[in-house]
Amino acid sequence: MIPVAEARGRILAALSPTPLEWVGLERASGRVLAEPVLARRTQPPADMSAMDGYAVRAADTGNGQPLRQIGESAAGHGFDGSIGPGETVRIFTGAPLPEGADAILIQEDAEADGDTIRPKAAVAPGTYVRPAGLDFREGDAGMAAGQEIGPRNIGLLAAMNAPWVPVRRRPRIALLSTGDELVRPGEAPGPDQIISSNALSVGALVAKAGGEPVDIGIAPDRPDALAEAGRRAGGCDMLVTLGGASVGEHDLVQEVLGGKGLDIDFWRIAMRPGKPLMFGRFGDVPLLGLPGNPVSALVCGVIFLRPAIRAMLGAEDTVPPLRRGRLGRDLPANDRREDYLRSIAVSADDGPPMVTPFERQDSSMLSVMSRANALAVRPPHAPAMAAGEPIDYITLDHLA
Ligand SMILES: Nc1nc2c(c(=O)[nH]1)N[C@H]1C(S)=C(S)[C@@H](COP(=O)(O)OP(=O)(O)OC[C@H]3O[C@@H](n4cnc5c(N)ncnc54)[C@H](O)[C@@H]3O)O[C@H]1N2
Ligand code: MOO
Repeated sequence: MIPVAEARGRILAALSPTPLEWVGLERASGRVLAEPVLARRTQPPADMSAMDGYAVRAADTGNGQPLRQIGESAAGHGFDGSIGPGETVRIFTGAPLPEGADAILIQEDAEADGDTIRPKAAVAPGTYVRPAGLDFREGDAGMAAGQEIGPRNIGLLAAMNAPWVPVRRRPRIALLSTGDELVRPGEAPGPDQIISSNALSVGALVAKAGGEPVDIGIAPDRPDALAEAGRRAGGCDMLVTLGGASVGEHDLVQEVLGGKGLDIDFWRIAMRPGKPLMFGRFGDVPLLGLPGNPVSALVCGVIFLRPAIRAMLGAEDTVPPLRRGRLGRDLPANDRREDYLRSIAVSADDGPPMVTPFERQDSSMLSVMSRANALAVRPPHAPAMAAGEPIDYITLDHLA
């Protein structure tokens, strides 16, 4: 049994980024940049007004003299001439500052009588002016390779006039469920059968991580069926098998695919849940064998598959960060497997979040998994702990 960190390191080291493709910005949210995006223009392109009012020479506003309005500058329609001493131009938010003006007198601070504008206050040079290039200049780096496009930054790319952006192709992740006991949701299970849920939950995780889940079906526990199903993963970036990873006579993944081109890197890790995790290659395709227990499959999805997808995307974030919380209940000493306890983390005013593991940690219990928002992490051989002691945890918010 190898440690979790070593297993993940070996998986990530074996993967390469997916090819670059260009997407239009309207479809780019959630994608990861393969190359930096540089501004193709300067923003604002000229000095602009930040308010509705009058473009003035600041020096003309403190002397009690009225100004003469000689024109108008609106957003998209600038004033053509320039402003001389004692002159002003009516201006609106987002309009270019006319030549000669150096400040904006907001209309609340002016009295207008026809073309005669009386400033009620003196303004300093630069008041309410957004200088050219305030936001960015042509050639500035807008976003770096590895960053994910989303609501925070997609508007910046648009403003930089980058209508197409280079992103990594979404990794295609083939999901192969295994087991005679499985039927699809909506089908009528026989007396000893259950509904297959892993391809859906792990598929949803794949999509959230930026990959494209490809459900290649359920293989019954027959060697020929499994070998045949494995071939359907051709063209995918990774084959994820669900179940059949353990040691029983019906756990066939290694045995069957072993004779058909499966090259195992490692099998079995010091982790709970997730002991029978397997990694290798099936022909050209990296193969990740997740345990069949539904919670084990999903937890291993968080710890290994999501990082693998982020690595193939060249994303900045691969490994889920460990956070520090306070334990909400007493725990017994841990054994030699690193433990990932389904928990509820609640933020607290008086310190780190309170992280309370559920009492039932059976790896078949989807009802518990669905309520958890965190995994409390305990190293191998951790001593017994009392409520209130510090505990590391991983948030599951990215699955929400
Ligand atoms: N003698 C031993 N038995 C087991 C060991 C062991 O070390 N020695 N390890 C246990 C651990 S830990 C796990 S985890 C499981 C993993 O076994 P497999 O990966 O071979 O998974 P299966 O046996 O195929 O299934 C386990 C369990 O999960 C259910 N399952 C499978 N696929 C799905 C699906 N798509 N949707 C919903 N549920 C699924 C399946 O019916 C079983 O109940 O092995 C332990 N045994
Ligand atoms: O590792 Mo198993 O995943 O403990 O149930």
